[in-house]
Amino acid sequence: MIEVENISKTFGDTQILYDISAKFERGKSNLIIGASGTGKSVLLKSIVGLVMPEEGKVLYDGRKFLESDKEEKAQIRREIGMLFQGGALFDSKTIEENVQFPLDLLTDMSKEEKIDRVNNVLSRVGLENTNDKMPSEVSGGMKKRVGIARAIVNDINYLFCDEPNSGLDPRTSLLIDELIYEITHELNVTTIVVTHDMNSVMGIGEHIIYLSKGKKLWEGNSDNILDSGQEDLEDFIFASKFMKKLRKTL
Ligand SMILES: Nc1ncnc2c1ncn2[C@@H]1O[C@H](COP(=O)(O)OP(=O)(O)OP(=O)(O)O)[C@@H](O)[C@H]1O
Repeated sequence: MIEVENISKTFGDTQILYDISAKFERGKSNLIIGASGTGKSVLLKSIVGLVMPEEGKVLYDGRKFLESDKEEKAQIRREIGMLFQGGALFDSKTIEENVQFPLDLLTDMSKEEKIDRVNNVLSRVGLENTNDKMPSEVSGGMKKRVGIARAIVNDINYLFCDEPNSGLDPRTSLLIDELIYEITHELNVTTIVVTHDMNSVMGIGEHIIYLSKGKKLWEGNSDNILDSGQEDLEDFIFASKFMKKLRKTL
């Protein structure tokens, strides 16, 4: 479980996050949702330590993160897999080299062990026998799968995904969501997904926090999000013309 307590973050004169607290449970796909520019990525970066909040605590299964020393931080970081926005693959490396990268960086496994592990996760994401391809040779959806394989190649406890569906068509998005959901349950990891995709919210939102202008306005799940009674959240959900029409029929 990851616990976030009273996180506040300011850039210059602009306060981005206001006193955010939340608990993200292990074995669940936890979603941070909200409109563009509302602070979702800054919150995720604060949780991982890429951004330093002025106030607040982050606990990884009870272990304090932000104020821990270099060694403790490094240990927790080793347990984190991250799927970055846009995939963030190395264009000049093959898929195998991309997926193997965290093992080269963080482990002293033998070459054979690494290849075994890489083949294992590539097969898990449905990309067996693509080892020698370059990222430019595969589709957007496949790149995300490579990103997921790389995120889980180490023995992780925490999986973070920043806008996993950006740039994908709805059907491919659904498959990526399902993969993230399945992996979360299979590996029993604490997963946090940042998204503004309502399909993801309804599909895999086992626990959801809704941010608006840097504040947590609502918390719940996909079963109760449509009955939140929260005007701000309803405006977010029913933003498109199609959804507005649908809202009238509900
Ligand atoms: N390093 C930074 N320095 C200054 N301002 C920043 C920095 N990082 C983010 N911001 C600002 O913080 C605000 C929230 O950004 P953030 O990326 O968290 O939004 P978001 O909710 O993830 O949006 P999106 O869905 O568009 O990615 C924005 O106004 C952004 O310009």
